[in-house]
Amino acid sequence: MRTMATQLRPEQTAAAVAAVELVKVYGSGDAAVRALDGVSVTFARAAFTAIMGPSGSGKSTLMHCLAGLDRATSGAALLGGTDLTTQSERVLTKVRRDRIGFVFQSFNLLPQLTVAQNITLPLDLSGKKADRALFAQLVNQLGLADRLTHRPSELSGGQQQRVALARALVTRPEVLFADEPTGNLDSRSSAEVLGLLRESVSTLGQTVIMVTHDPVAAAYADRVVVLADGRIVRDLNRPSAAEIADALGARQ
Ligand SMILES: Nc1ncnc2c1ncn2[C@@H]1O[C@H](COP(=O)(O)OP(=O)(O)OP(=O)(O)O)[C@@H](O)[C@H]1O
Repeated sequence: MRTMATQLRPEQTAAAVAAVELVKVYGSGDAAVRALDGVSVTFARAAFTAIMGPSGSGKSTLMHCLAGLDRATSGAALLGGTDLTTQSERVLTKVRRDRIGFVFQSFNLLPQLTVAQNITLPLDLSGKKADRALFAQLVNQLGLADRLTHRPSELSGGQQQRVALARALVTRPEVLFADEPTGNLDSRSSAEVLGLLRESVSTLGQTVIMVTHDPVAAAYADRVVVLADGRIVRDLNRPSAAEIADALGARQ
C-alpha cells in the first residue's frame, strides 16, 4: 500500500501515460526484488515509444503497472490522469477493457471465433457496437478484408497478429500496449506489423507503447526508453537501429 501521496505535476496528469517515482518490489525480506526502482517517465499522445533494456531490467513490470495488470508498490501509474495504483480491481478491469488496447507476442486470439468475431470481441463484451467505418478502414489497412470468415488456425502468424492489432485498435483505446509483438514473427511479417503500428500512430493518432528486445523493431518508434536494473538509463529521440544497439551494448 502507498504510505505517502505522490506529488503530481500538471504535465504528468496531462500526459497519455505517466509513471511517477514508480517502485515495484516483488517478495519481501532477503528475497525482495526491486523490479522498478523509482521510474518517472511521461508518454505523449499520438507518439510511438519503445521500452528496451536487458532481460530482467523491468520492462514487463513497467508495462504491467502502467496498463493496470499489476499494482505498483509506491508511486503513481497515470492513465490520462487516473492513478491506477489506487483503483479497485473492479475499476482496473473496466479500465483495461474500455481504455487500453493490448497486443501480445502470442496473439491471444480465440480459436473458435472467426476473424471478424475476434476483432469485435472486446466491443461485444462491453456491450458496444463497432464503428462500422473504423472496422472497414482497419480491416482494409491491415489486409484482412478477405479473411474475415476464417479461423485463426487458418492464418499465418503475421496475419494473426494483424487480427490482434485490429481488435486492439477498433475500440479506439487511449493507449495501445504491445508486448514483444514481433517476438513470434519472421522478419517480413515483423516489418509489416511494425509498419502498421507506425501507421496507426501517424493516421489514427494512436498512442503506442511497445516493449521489445529488437533494435530494428524499436527503430520504428519515435522514442526509445532504455531500462537497466529498474531505472531509466537512456531516453533516445528517433534513434536509428544502430544507435539503439549502441545504447544497449554500452549497458551490457
Ligand atoms: N512475479 C514476480 N515475482 C518475483 N520476481 C519477479 C516477478 N516478476 C518479475 N520479477 C523480477 O523482477 C525483475 C524485472 O522483471 P521483468 O520481467 O520486468 O524484466 P524484463 O526486462 O521484462 O525481462 P525480460 O526481457 O526477460 O522479459 C527481474 O529480476 C524478475 O526476476
